[in-house]
Amino acid sequence: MSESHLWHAVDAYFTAHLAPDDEALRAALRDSDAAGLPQVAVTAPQGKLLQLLAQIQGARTILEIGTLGGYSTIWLARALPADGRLVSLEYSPVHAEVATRNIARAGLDKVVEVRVGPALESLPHLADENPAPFDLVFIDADKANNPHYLEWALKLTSAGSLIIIDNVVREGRVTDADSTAPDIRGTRTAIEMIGSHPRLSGTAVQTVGAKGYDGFALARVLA
Ligand SMILES: C[S@@+](CC[C@H](N)C(=O)[O-])C[C@H]1O[C@@H](n2cnc3c(N)ncnc32)[C@H](O)[C@@H]1O
Repeated sequence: MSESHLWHAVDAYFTAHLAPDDEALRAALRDSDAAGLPQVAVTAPQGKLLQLLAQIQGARTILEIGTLGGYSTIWLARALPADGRLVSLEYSPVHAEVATRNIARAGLDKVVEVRVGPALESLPHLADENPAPFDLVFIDADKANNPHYLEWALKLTSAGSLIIIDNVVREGRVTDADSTAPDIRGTRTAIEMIGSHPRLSGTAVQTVGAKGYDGFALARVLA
């Protein structure tokens, strides 16, 4: 069995026993595919990890940057209490429309708000509303802007909040200090910001699975 087949098989086994999907999650992926959205949502075990982290965090408010079809949004929003709030920022009106339908079908439209536009334009508007600090921020959009998203996450959180950045390994390309690729530069800057920022304590973990070889960074806001 090739490495990639093995990763798929293990993910399928973990999914069946630990992160079983339901009709709302299946339909979210089905409709995202039917609308031609890229197949870059988190896997079910990763979605379950996000949900567990939000639960461990006791999250009441979540900010997501990069909605796609709302698959990770559904996993995260299910960790929230009935009066919780999740704001998800999405550049593409088509992705946002698909996500909004998927989120409504999952019965989460009272908790989740999808805002359309470039996140770097939506974030200042959000900050102007003086929202309660977000307990968890999930950054999963255009990787070149990861350092800016991390800066905004720091403005919109408080001590004890958790910040997660997805896809920080880029099949190992993150080690290439000479790379001029915007996603690598953005990811490296974000990793190095986490490492040196006085308000952050973080780590990063490499992963393999149905979506290949990648990883995520996790940072706790200290003050
Ligand atoms: C990797 S996908 C998100 C996957 C989603 N979090 C999930 O796991 O189900 C990245 C999304 O970020 C969106 N995006 C890209 N650039 C953006 C920007 N500048 N502002 C907001 N969203 C952006 C893309 O349109 C895409 O839908």
